Amino acid sequence: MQQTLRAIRRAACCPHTAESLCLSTSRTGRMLCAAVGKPTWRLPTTKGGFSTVVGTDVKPPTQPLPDPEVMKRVTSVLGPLDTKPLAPASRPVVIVISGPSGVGKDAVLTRLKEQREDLYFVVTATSRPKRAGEVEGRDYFFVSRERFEGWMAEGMLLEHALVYGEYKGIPRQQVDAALAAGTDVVLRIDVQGAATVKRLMPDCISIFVTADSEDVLVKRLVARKTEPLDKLLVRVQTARQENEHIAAFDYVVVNRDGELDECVRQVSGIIEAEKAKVTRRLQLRQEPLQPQEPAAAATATAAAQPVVAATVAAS
Ligand SMILES: Nc1ncnc2c1ncn2[C@@H]1O[C@H](COP(=O)(O)OP(=O)(O)OP(=O)(O)O)[C@@H](O)[C@H]1O
Ligand SMILES: Nc1nc2c(ncn2[C@@H]2O[C@H](COP(=O)(O)O)[C@@H](O)[C@H]2O)c(=O)[nH]1
Repeated sequence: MQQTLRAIRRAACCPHTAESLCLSTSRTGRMLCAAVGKPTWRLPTTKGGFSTVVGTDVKPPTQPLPDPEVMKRVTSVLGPLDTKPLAPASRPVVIVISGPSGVGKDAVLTRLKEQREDLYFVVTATSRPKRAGEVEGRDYFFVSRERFEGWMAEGMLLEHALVYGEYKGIPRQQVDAALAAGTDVVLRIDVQGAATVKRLMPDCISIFVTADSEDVLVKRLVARKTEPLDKLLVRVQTARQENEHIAAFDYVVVNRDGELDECVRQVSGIIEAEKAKVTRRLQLRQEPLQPQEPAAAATATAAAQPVVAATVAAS
């Protein structure tokens, strides 16, 4: 204990003056430096040196520093210590965010983007006309039906579907490039698309976002004012069917009214917990990350999901 305290004091010695000139030195290394008259922190850097920070709002070092003498004795017995990570790294994961129209998928992902720069958010393509305020390359890649059909034929889409009468699809290249770079990928797609991606990538993490109730969901859609009444009704009818598919998802998260941040926190937590799974870390599960042939993706969408037929027919 005495040795540890001595080590802390040594590590915390004032960078501006001799230690004796400091007005006070706390156990955490906080000092009122006589030279600058302000609380001063001497923080260890990752390179093994120290940096000096002066100010009141600086966080104190949370851990006591190792006594260099003891470290020297340890390495003299054990030899150089291994700096390799002890835990095996997780493979990059694909996260599917789905749920009925108007539930808040975009709102959740916009907030998540601000918080999680480590994730890659795929920008999907659509033949739907741009809404006011939407930005090309941020909200979607807006393309003509002909161009979209060309991409379908060339196998450039990992998954595609007709959603409310318009094409929507995931550009394969974005997903491949992010995974190859070791980055986790987030897809925001409808329920039929989620089923297709789950079939192609069984290892993906699928999250169904829902609202407090149908009443709340519809009020959100109406307040958004993006669809005329007939199209809005189609979305609500489709939402009723989509809700039947919750069991096909790995997780369900309620985006409660006025509690967007809590929903984002839960989604982020699910991603973290999944990435910490030992099975993912040790790569015990060998399901393919790379999807199957593009033609299979489209066929499966139509065959496996009754919702598809309803969505297309209704539009
Ligand atoms: N927790 C919340 N509380 C209140 N309003 C919310 C909440 N989350 C989202 N909203 C609002 O609900 C509306 C619908 O949200 P959003 O457009 O993100 O839904 P979506 O699921 O992406 O819809 P779509 O599938 O049609 O693209 C928006 O006006 C949004 O601001
Ligand atoms: N199956 C897919 N669904 C997608 C894709 N990109 C977006 N979407 C979903 O479409 C609906 C409607 O979106 P809106 O922008 O017209 O309101 C929404 O649920 C999206 O998640 C996709 O590539 N594939």
